[in-house]
Amino acid sequence: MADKIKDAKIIFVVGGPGSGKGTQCEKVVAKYGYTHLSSGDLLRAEVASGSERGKTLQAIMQKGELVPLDTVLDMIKDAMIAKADVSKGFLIDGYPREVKQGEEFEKKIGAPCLLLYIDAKGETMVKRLMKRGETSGRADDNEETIKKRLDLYYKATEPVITFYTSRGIVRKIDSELPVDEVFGHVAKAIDELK
Ligand SMILES: Nc1ncnc2c1ncn2[C@H]1C[C@H](O)[C@@H](COP(=O)(O)OP(=O)(O)O)O1
Ligand SMILES: [Mg+2]
Repeated sequence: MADKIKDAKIIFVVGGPGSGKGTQCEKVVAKYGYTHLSSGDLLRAEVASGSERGKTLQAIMQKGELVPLDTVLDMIKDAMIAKADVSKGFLIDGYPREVKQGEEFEKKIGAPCLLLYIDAKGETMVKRLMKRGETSGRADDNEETIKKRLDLYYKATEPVITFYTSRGIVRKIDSELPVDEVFGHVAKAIDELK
C-alpha cells in the first residue's frame, strides 16, 4: 500500500504559524490538483470528532505544544493511502515540525522532492494570526499561545529547513508579498519539478 504513494510527488510545506501555508496550499490544489494534507487540520478533525484521542490532543494543542510524533504521522499516512490512487502529488502542510518528524516520515512513507519554505517575519505572522483569530474559532489563535507557537517554530522547525537545505530541495518563498505574488513563486517552484 505504501508503494502506491511512491510515484506521487511529495512536497513539504514548512513555515511559521500564520506564514500563509494553508492559503498557498489551497491555490496549489486549485491549479495542480494536488492533495492538501494539513497536519493541523487532521488533528483538529480528530478533536472535533470528540474521541478520547481528540481530547488528549486538544489539551496539547491548546498549550501550543507538539503532539506525539506517531499520532501525526499515522494520520498523515492514512490520509495519503486513502488518496493514493487519484493523487499526482501531496502537499504536506505543517509537517515536519522537527527534524525527527522528517526522518520518520521518510522511513514510513517516502522522500520529499521539494520543500516550500513559506517565510514571513515574526511580527507579520503575529498580526495575521490575531486577525485570523477573530473568525477562525481556533483555540490556539490567541496572543499567549501564538507566542509559544512562534518560539517553538524557531527552536524546532527552523532546523528542519537547515536539514533539507543540505539536500538541495528547499525553495524559500517570500510570504510578505500579496497572496497572488507569493503564489507566482510557489507555482514556479512546482513547475520546475520534473
Ligand atoms: N501573503 C499574504 N498576505 C496577507 N495575508 C495573508 C497572506 N497569506 C496568508 N494570509 C492571511 C490568511 C490568514 O488569515 C492568515 C494566516 O494564513 P494561513 O494560510 O492560515 O497560515 P498558516 O496555514 O501558515 O498558519 O494570514
Ligand atoms: Mg494552516
